[in-house]
Amino acid sequence: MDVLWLFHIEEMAYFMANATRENCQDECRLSPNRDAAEEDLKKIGVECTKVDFDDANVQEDLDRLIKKYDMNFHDEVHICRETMPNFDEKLNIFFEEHLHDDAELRVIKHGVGYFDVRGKNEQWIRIPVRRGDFVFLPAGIYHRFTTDRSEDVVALRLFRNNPKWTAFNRSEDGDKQPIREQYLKDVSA
Ligand SMILES: CSCCC(=O)C(=O)O
Ligand SMILES: [Fe+2]
Repeated sequence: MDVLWLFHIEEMAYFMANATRENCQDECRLSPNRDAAEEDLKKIGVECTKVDFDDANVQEDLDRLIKKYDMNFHDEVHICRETMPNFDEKLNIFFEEHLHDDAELRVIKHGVGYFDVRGKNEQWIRIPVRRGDFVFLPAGIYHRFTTDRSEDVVALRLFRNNPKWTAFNRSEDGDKQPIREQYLKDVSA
């Protein structure tokens, strides 16, 4: 079965209302709601697709993604209170606006979460993700993540070479990273 190249995932991404650490696990939609078109994601280098974990051939689809994005390592992270030490602190770290100097590729195996990405003109776009959703965030994009209120997400993390998870927070040193300048050039081209 082919990877379903749907740029819009099961639940459309949307432009967000302001979110705080207290309400961020709710949907945080604008009123009236304003969906984000696939073009809004494409413009900032974000790609979304889906795999079907209930399909016997899902590994072929995952291998295709690994090859397409030239990833050679993956691990699995379970974000939940029971198994993640310092859960609240980790969730705060994930929800702190940050960038990486590597691309961030995640495939959700279980649960519901939200990837928030900075759109053009700095608006936040929320990408709801659930089982089977794949998200590619380019190196240098400001983003954040949270689970929904169930606080139970299992995600495959795809990496090029050894798993490196270094976040540069916007409030600290994100803008100083060379990758940030490169990203801004890439998306303005
Ligand atoms: C779903 S994995 C947690 C989010 C994350 O790895 C990140 O934002 O860097
Ligand atoms: Fe991240």
